[in-house]
Amino acid sequence: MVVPAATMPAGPTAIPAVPAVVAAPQSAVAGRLTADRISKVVRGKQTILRTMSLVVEPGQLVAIIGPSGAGKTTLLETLAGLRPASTGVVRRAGSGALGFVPQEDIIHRDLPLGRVLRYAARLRLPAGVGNAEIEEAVDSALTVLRLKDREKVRVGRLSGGERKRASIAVELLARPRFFFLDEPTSGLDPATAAELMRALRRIADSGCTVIMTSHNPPDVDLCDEVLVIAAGGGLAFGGTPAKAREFFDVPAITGIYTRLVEHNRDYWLRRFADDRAGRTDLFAIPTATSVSEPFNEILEPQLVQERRVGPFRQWFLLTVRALDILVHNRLTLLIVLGSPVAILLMFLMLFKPGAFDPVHPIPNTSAMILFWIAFGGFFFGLTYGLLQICTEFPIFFRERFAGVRIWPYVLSKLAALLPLLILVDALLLAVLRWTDRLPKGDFGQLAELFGTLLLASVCAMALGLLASAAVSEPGQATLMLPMLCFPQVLFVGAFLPVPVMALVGRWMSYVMSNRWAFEALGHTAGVEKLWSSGASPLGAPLLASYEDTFSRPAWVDWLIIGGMAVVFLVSCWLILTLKAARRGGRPVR
Ligand SMILES: Nc1ncnc2c1ncn2[C@@H]1O[C@H](COP(=O)(O)OP(=O)(O)OP(=O)(O)O)[C@@H](O)[C@H]1O
Repeated sequence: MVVPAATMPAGPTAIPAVPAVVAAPQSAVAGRLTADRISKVVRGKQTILRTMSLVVEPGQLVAIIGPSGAGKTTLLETLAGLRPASTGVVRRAGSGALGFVPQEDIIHRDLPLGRVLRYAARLRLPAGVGNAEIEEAVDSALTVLRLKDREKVRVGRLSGGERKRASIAVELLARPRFFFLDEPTSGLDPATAAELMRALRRIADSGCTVIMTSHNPPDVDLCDEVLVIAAGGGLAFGGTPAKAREFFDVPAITGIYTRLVEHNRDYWLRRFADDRAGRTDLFAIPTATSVSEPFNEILEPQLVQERRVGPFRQWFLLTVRALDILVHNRLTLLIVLGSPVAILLMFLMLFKPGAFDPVHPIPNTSAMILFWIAFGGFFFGLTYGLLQICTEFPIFFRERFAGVRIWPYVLSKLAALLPLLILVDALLLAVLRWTDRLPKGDFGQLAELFGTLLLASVCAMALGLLASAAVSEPGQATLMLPMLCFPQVLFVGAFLPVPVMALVGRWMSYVMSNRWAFEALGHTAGVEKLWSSGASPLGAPLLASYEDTFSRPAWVDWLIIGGMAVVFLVSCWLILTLKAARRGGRPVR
C-alpha cells in the first residue's frame, strides 16, 4: 500500500505543483485514501514530512508509528485534511463524513454521555434528520464502543479509557467513511488499550478506513498495515505488521524503535526504497495513468455534500448545550450566582443608606455607589466570559472542522449567559434601591439604570470572550483578569474625574466601557441636580471637578458601549477564524 517517493511515476508537472499523474482507477474506489508525493515544510524551511506516497484501501486499519517528534501527528492531520500538504495531494475517494479524534478529549465533561452524543448528533448530522434517526445513531455508536451502560454517567466520571471511547463515539455518529485517531490508546492500561483496538477493528471491518497514530506496539498487531516514520519525517517502512518485523529483522514491533536509532534516517529510507523495488508484490502502487481525467471531479470526497444544519439552528443548539452544561455544573453555577450576592452584601456593609437623599445627599458616597455598580456589572460580565472559550479549544476546533460556524458559536456563549447577567444586575439594583442606596425615582429611572448596567455587563462579557479566544490556555486568561480590570477602575473618572486627569489618562478613559457606564448611571441618577441643589457643602466643588461629565443623555453612552461590544465580538470572531484556519479547522470541501 505504500509507495516510496522515489518509485512514484514522475508527472509532467514537477512537485510542488499538484501532480499531473494521478491514480485514477484505484482512488475511485469509495473509502480509498491516496497520498501522492506529499510533504510538509513549516516556516518556509523546516521539513517535518519528507516526500512520501501511499494508498490505504477501504476498510483497512492502519497504524502510524515512530519515535516522538517524528511527524506522526503531522502525517495524520495531513491525510485527514486538517493541515494542507506543502507539496503533493491527498485524495479520499467517496462521499461521507470524516471522523477525527485528536489526542485531547473533545467532549464536555459536565454532561452525561448520552446527552453529549445527542447534542453532537444534532450538530453534525444533516439538517432534517429526525429524532428517531438521532436516537438510532447514538444507540449504534454506544453499542459499537461498548458504552451502552455508561450512557447516563457524567463524562467527567468516566474512566480514561471510557472517555477516549466516548470521544470516538462522538465521531462515529455521522458514520464516517474515513476515521483518523491521534494516539487513541495513550495513557490506557494494556487491557483497556486492547479493548479499544478491538472496537477500532470492528469499525474498520464495517467498511470505514481507519488510520491512527500509536506509541503502543501491541496496537500494531491488530492492524492491517503499519507506517513507520523515521525521525525527521521520512517514511521508513509501510506494509503489514509481519512484513515490518521481517524488514527490520526483529521478533516484535517494539524492536523497530531500537533498530531505527541504529542507523540514520536516510539509511532506512533508502533501504525501504530498495527493498520495495525488488518486491513489487509487497505494496500496492498507485497506477500511473495519463491525465486525461480531471481527478477533482471523480475522486475528491464530497464530505459536506449533505445539507448542513443552518447557522440559526447551530446557534440554538449551542446555546441550549451551554445552558445545560452550566446547570449540570452545580459548583460553577453556585460561584457564578453566589459571587454577585457576596459583592452585594459588601456594598450594603460599606455604604450608608440615604446617599441620594434630595435634601441631605452624601455626594462622594453617591459617586462611589454608582461607580461600584458599574464596575460590578463589568466584573460579572468579564468573569463570566473569560473562561468560556479557552477551556474548550479542542472541542471548538473539532466542531469547527465538522462544520459548526464561528458566529453561532460566539453568540451562543452570549445568549447562554445573558439570563444570568439579567438576574444578577436586576438583583443588584433592586436590593440597592430597596435599601435606600439609590435615588427613589420612578420605575422609568430604575429601568434606565438597569439598561445601562446590563449593556455594560454584556460589553464586558464580549471583552471576556475576546480575551478567552485570544489566549492559548485557561491559565493565561486568569492572569489577564487584573490587566483587564485595573484600567477600568483607574481611568473611569470615579476616583479622579476625567477633566482633572493627565492627558494620556484622559485618552485612555475614552476606551474604558466602564467610564461610559458610570457617566450614564450618573446622568440617570440625576447627580448634577442632587449635588448642586442638596444641602451638602461637598456637592458644588465635586460637581465643578466633574464639569459636564454627567450632562449627556444615557442613550449616547449606550451607543458607545454597544459599539464597543460589537468591536469586541467581531474581534473575537476574527481571532477564532484565524486560529481555526491556522489549525486547518475549516470543514473539508
Ligand atoms: N506548525 C509547526 N511549526 C513548527 N514545527 C512544527 C509544527 N508542527 C509540527 N512541528 C514539528 O514537527 C515535528 C513533528 O511533530 P509531530 O507532532 O507530528 O510529531 P509526532 O511524531 O506526532 O510526535 P509525538 O509522538 O511526540 O506526538 C516536531 O518536531 C514538531 O515540533
